[in-house]
Amino acid sequence: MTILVEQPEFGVEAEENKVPVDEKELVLDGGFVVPQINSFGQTFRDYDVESDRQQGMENFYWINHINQTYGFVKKMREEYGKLERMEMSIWECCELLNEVVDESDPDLDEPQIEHLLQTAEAIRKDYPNEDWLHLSGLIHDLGKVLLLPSFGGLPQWAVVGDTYPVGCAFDESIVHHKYFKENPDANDPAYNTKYGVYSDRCGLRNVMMSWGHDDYMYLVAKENKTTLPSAGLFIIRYHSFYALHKSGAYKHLMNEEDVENLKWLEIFNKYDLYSKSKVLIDVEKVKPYYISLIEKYFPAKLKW
Ligand SMILES: O[C@H]1[C@H](O)[C@@H](O)[C@H](O)[C@@H](O)[C@H]1O
Ligand SMILES: [Fe+2]
Ligand SMILES: [Fe+2]
Repeated sequence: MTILVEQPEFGVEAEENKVPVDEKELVLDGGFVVPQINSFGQTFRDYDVESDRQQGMENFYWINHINQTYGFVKKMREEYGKLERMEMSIWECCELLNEVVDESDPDLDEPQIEHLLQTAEAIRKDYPNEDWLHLSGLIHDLGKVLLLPSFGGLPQWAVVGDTYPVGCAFDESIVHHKYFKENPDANDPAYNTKYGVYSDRCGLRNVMMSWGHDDYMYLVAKENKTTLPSAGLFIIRYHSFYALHKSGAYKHLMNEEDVENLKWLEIFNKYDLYSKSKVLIDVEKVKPYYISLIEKYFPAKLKW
């Protein structure tokens, strides 16, 4: 990825690009311009700004951090890994997301289908040849159907928000880390050390992540035998793992394949985060393109 104009925190600044701070823009490959503020006029992922939304999100993370334990995740993976709730196509699932709004997200209050298309279309402009990456953008949040009654109507704390490993110490870079104090695992010596139940560079595939839409969609894609490349599956599975891809924590659990895949996740994340906007995509117009990708990488009907 070539970054043409950068803000200081993203890297070294080229001499010729020195412009006043408030006029700087981050432009990604092919021209996607990273906005400075979200549609609420705030910086992205600001969990501390005073507002009603902020109160709701803090509450969200409080409940999330108390309840996501090793035992809980194990139970959910077993239960949802059976994939016996529904049969439908990927596109049918996209349409279901029309009804879903994510309460953990400080930057977006549009229906989730818009977020999927905004992400995928922004990637498509900058990476026209990586069709697997467009499709990964389209489907990365489909696991949020877990909120719907037909999927058990799970509470928001068990579906959305940032994810993190369970079974070892919770890293301080995780949003609202202070609330882990009340998580039973934080007081259990089997789970509260740097490695916990894991070993050095064991590979993220062997690490259990807090339960939510990422891991569920990964299970759906894998069990239904998608032909997406391993980087696509990695993006789906770890896109909410900000402690890893933004803060660089938990690197001691990664193997070489994870290191390679992380490069794509870092690219993906910019589009996932910064494409959230009030300018909506015309669903019918782009639908034929995405249907063709779905046909290429997935069976017509999937088990969910
Ligand atoms: O609030 C958001 C949202 O739920 C996203 O889908 C998820 O990927 C993020 O990590 C999370 O913080
Ligand atoms: Fe997500
Ligand atoms: Fe997303």
